[in-house]
Amino acid sequence: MGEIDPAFVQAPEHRPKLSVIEAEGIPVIDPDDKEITEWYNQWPEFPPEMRETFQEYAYHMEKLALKLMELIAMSLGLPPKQFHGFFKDQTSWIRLNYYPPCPNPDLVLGCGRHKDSGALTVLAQDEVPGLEVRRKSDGEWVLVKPLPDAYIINVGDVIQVWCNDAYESVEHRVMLSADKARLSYPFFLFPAHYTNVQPLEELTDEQNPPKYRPCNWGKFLATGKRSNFMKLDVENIQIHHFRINN
Ligand SMILES: O=C(O)CCC(=O)C(=O)O
Ligand SMILES: [Fe+2]
Repeated sequence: MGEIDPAFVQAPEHRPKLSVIEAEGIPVIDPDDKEITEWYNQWPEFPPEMRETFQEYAYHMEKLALKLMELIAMSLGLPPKQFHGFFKDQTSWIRLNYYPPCPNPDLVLGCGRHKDSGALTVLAQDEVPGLEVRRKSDGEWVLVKPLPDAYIINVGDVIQVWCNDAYESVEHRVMLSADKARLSYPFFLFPAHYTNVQPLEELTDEQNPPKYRPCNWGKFLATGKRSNFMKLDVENIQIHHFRINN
């Protein structure tokens, strides 16, 4: 096992440095609000081996995700390591999702419809079905059947912006089961907080001008954190806030 990525420990130098978001339609954040600017990594005391296990898992996820980014770069006609610089001080993370059985699974969702905001997601799911993706052609929700020993890879909003819509992030949601609990472990590959996410020069020109304004990833993260996790009355910052209407 290699060195643990400091992004998972959120040392002070890796915490987002914030300033006020001013563009129209984007929620304004207070740069002095410590609840937004200071992030803590709360490892539970039990089970005691959890931290080490997940740090090792994260190390391997990171390697896999960067390899996938190489393949994506090549598919766009770019050098394989084109994206690597963005992840030097990455803010990637893992979520552990537990969906308990629900007596009325038609009335609730395990996870509401959304797109993953980062570059890409490497998702491990157990054998209980639940994940659905929205097919673009007809808007139908399609079950992603669990396959043993297989990961699901979601393209996120950041790739969509970098490649100026050549790839699009996928909308998805999670249904509950009436009698079975379900577990999933997504690894979210996120760039460094100081990254200005914007369409790559190499992929834009006069015929294909940039469709997005630059978005500072640290600010994006901070507002997302405030609206998602703290349930405050703040509109969630979305990639469409940065779309240029040309
Ligand atoms: O549980 C799943 O299969 C997906 C979860 C998910 O979409 C997420 O955590 O962002
Ligand atoms: Fe997701």
